[in-house]
Amino acid sequence: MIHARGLVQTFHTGRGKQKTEVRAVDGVDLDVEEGEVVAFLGPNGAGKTTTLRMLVTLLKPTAGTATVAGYDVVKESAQVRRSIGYVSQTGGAFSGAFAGDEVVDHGMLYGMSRADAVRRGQQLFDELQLEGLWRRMCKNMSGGQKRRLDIVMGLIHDPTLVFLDEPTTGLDPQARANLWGHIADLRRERGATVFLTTHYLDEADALADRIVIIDRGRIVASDTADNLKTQVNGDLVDLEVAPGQVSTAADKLRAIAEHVEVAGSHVSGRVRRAGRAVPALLRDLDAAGVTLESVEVHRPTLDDVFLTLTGRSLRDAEAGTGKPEDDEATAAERDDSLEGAAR
Ligand SMILES: Nc1ncnc2c1ncn2[C@@H]1O[C@H](COP(=O)(O)OP(=O)(O)OP(=O)(O)O)[C@@H](O)[C@H]1O
Repeated sequence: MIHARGLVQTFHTGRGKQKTEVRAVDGVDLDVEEGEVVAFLGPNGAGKTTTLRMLVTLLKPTAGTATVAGYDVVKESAQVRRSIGYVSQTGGAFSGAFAGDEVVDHGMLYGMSRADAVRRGQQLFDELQLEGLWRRMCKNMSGGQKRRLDIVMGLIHDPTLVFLDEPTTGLDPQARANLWGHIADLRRERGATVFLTTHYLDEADALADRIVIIDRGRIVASDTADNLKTQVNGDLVDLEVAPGQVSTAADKLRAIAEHVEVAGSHVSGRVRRAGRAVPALLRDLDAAGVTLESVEVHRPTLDDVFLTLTGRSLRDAEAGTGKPEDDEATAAERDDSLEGAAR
């Protein structure tokens, strides 16, 4: 359904001596098969949106090739556009028009009859909890309602290949869960292929058959969430101990763990197969007279995967709320703060 080879996108910013080249996407290969739900995960500024915009024909690749639904994104862009649904990060419908009219116009752009567009649009309004808002002006809708309206517009013509750019950013937890259900239905009921970008690790984990991780314009991993997690070196064991016993506990943990760290009264480290190692550790600590306040064992998360692969944390990026398209300064600043925080 989606096949990309060596996709590159460079942007030029600044003037004169300040002129710099940003290699936003730096040789991306991608294969998404029919019926797959693939999450494209990465921190702010990693190149997710730029890759997506090349695939949906809004941006011509600087180098490389891609076919989407069997059509070349450069030579057959009209056919690509007809074959897909696309929900951009910023959305489109913010006008003084009625929400329902925007949706119907959008459906008719794709060749639907007015009656079909009204019927399908009203059905999607119900499914995405926009009941009663058909005759509300778009500009008077809340942020979450606008986001759901964007999604109605992306799905109005029943595409079997859907690109969603951070679909749940700005939605409250209930609306997010509802949209997850809807995305799962798209595949289950209609066999749709879904390619979505996200900062949310739990979203990628819950929804996707496969997770593709991008960092600094390059793909650093592509696998199921489970397989990715097995790449991380063991489970995290976190001990909380009584004051004055931190260094003894750290010594004991070091005997079986890697990357042992101390923070306040907590001592943590990575242990292979913690379920087997922890009972002996507890006996050891007891024998050394260490009083334990608590013990926690955490299975690896996708954040750990990202950290293992890149040496940096994804967690800061999770708090991101998206950025306006073409806002280079914002993305560049976020890049800096992400790296700063991870150091
Ligand atoms: N129009 C543009 N002009 C200049 N630089 C750009 C432009 N669009 C994106 N960039 C830069 O390209 C890099 C990748 O941006 P992109 O928006 O693809 O990242 P992203 O992974 O989607 O990030 P986010 O999660 O914040 O949306 C960033 O460094 C960004 O500043």
